[in-house]
Amino acid sequence: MAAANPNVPVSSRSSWSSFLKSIASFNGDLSSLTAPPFILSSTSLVEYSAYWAEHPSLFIALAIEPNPEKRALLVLKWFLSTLHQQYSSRSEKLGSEKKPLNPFLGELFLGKWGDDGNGDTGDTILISEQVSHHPPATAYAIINEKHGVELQGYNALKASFSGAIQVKQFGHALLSVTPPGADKNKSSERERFLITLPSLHIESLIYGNPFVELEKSTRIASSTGYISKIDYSGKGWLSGKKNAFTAILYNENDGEKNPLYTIDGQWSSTFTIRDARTKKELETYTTANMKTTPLEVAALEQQDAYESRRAWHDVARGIECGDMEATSIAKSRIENAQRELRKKEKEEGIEWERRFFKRVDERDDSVFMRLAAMLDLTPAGDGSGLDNNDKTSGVWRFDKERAKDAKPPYHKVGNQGLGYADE
Ligand SMILES: CC(C)CCC[C@@H](C)[C@H]1CC[C@H]2[C@@H]3CC=C4C[C@@H](O)CC[C@]4(C)[C@H]3CC[C@]12C
Repeated sequence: MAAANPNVPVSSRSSWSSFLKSIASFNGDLSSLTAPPFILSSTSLVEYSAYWAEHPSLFIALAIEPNPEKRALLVLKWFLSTLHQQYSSRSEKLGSEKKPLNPFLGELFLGKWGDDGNGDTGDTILISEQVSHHPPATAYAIINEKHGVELQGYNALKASFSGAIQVKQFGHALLSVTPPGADKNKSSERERFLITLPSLHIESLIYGNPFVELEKSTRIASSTGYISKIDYSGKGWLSGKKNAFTAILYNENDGEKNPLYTIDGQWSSTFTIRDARTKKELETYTTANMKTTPLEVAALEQQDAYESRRAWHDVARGIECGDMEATSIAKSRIENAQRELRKKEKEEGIEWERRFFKRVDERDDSVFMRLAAMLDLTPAGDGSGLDNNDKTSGVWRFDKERAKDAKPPYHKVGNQGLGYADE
C-alpha cells in the first residue's frame, strides 16, 4: 500500500515501506527509529515547550480577571488554545507530523515573546532544558513577570505500537497566577493550577502523512476549588470528527454533575464555550483567527554552545539540504561529545548539573498535593512523583535562584554561568 502512496516522495517509497515494517516491531524508543529523510524535522523536541505560550495575550489574560470562576474558565480556554499549536501546527504547516531531533542532556532553548500588541502584555520569557537523556525528559518555565503569570512543567514519553504509534506522556504542568490585587511575591496569595498531559497516537502513518490525534483526557485543578475535565476523541468516535473534545468546568463542592461551563468542538479548528446554567453560548473560539506571536531567539553567534539551534546547526542544515551524509557526520559529533562527557562524569562520580531545574520531592509542596488529590492522583509515596519516576528521571521544578539574574536574551549561559551580551 505504501509503495503506491502519493504522499511519499517517489525516491523514498521503499525506505518508507521498510520504516513502516521496522515500527511494527519497535521497542518503544522513538528516537531509535530510522525514519526516511522526508519525515525528519530539523527542530529539536526541546523547542516544543514554546507551544505553551504562542498567544501571550491569552496567557496573561488569566491574571487580569478578578473572579476565580472566570479565571478558571480563562485557564481552560488558554489551555485549549495551546492544543492546536502543540499537536497540529506541524502537520498543517509541513503537510505531516515530523520526527523531531532527539535533544541531548543539557540542551537549552531560550527566548522571549515581546508585547503582542493586544494590550499591555509585557515580555514573556521561555526557558526549556533537556533534563534527562535516558529516559528523555524536557523541563520548561514560561514567565511573565509583569503580570505575575508563570507556567512550568516537564514531560517524558512512553511509546508503544499496536496498529498505531501510541504515546503516553508522563509529567505535568503547573500554572501559577497572581490575581488582581494579590502580591506576586507571596506564594500564599498566588493561585495555582495543576494540568495533566493527554495521551496521543499517530494517524495516517501508512499513507505517509502522519498526524497527531489526542486520546483520553486532560484534567486541570485550581487551588480555588475549580476542576476542568477535557475528554478527547477522534474520527472513529462519537462526534465522528477528528481532533474532537468535550470539556466541563465545575466547582469541587458542586461536583461534575453540576458543571458551570461546557466547551465542545475541535481543538484544531473551532470550539464553543457555553454557560451550563443558562445554556447560553458565550464564545466561539477559532484557531485560525488567532495569530501566534513569534518567539525571539538570540542570533546564532550570540547563543551558548548548549542552545539548541546553535548546537544542531550543522545537522539541521544537512536535513534541510537532504544531505544525509553531512547530517550523520554532524550528528555523530554531538553524540560522541555527549558520550565523552558521560564517561568523564562516571569516572569522577558526578552527575551533570542542570542549569535551570532541580529534582524535588513534590510531597513537600502541600498545595501541589491538594491539587493532585482533587484529580485523584497520588504520588508513588517514595517521592517518585505522580508520574512514574523511571519515565521522567525524577520530579523537576524550575529553580528560580539559578535563573535569578537572568534577563532575556539569555546569551552565553555556557560555563561562565548566566551572562549577557551587555555584561
Ligand atoms: C512522525 C513519525 C514518523 C515519528 C514519530 C515522531 C514522534 C517522536 C513525535 C510525533 C508527535 C510528537 C509530539 C507532538 C507534541 C508534543 C507536545 C509537547 O508539549 C511535548 C512533546 C510532544 C508530546 C511530541 C513528542 C514527540 C512526538 C510524539
